[in-house]
Amino acid sequence: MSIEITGLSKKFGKKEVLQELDLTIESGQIYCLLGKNGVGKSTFLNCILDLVQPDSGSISLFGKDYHRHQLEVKQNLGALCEDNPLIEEFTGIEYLNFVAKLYKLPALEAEERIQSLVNYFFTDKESLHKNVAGYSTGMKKKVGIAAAMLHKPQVLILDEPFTGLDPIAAQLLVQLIRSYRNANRVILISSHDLNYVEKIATHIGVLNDGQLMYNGSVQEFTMNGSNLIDQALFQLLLPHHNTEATLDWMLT
Ligand SMILES: Nc1ncnc2c1ncn2[C@@H]1O[C@H](COP(=O)(O)OP(=O)(O)OP(=O)(O)O)[C@@H](O)[C@H]1O
Repeated sequence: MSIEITGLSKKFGKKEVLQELDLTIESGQIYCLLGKNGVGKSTFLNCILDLVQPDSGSISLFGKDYHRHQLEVKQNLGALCEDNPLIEEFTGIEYLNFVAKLYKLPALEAEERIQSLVNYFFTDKESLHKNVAGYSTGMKKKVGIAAAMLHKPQVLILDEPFTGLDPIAAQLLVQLIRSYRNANRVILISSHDLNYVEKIATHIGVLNDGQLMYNGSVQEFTMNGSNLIDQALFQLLLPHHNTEATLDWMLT
């Protein structure tokens, strides 16, 4: 197993966001975490990324306890966080080189990897030589994604990777994520963009009330394709919602 989480709990004030949550994600999976706004998806990912301190529970990656093997675990982890912090004074290229140095990539290899990611993902290559401060949301996101993958981490965690991307970049990202998947890697993604989740997920987790309300294969979630992921999610989370009756006043 690649990611093993046991009894993970996190409270903010009185709000219990995660309650004794257990989850195992095997390598080879593209695990997509779904759920309503504010349900705790980013909190969950940030606990794995050591950006939020859980109240209790344990996290191990590839059999190594996070806290006992911090450096080794972090070297093998690549992440796009929801707030995607970049260094605004750097150009995109400078930022990617900076990240490559953090991971101690040899200079030539770093240059080749950055160049290939630039060629793949950035139709607007000129902008990568301007300061990040002037970038659009989507451009910042593409730089954040490239930075997360540069060191070829075994565990790739992407929080809302499709938000803000244009349809071309999103389709390129779908293909990138699919190609990145292999038997030795695990990919964990939180997303509301179910059209894209549909194209990449092998497994689905639905977070609700601090627990995983569903955790399993995408085939089982969609009843072998008889439902789309958005329909399956709606039925799971709001089975008795009568949309038309609720909006009666508006429809007449
Ligand atoms: N640092 C914090 N301090 C206090 N409350 C927080 C903090 N971070 C998150 N929360 C609260 O925890 C809950 C879960 O937030 P989180 O951002 O994890 O949800 P989410 O599922 O990622 O939401 P969304 O889909 O809207 O991005 C929310 O009620 C949020 O207000």
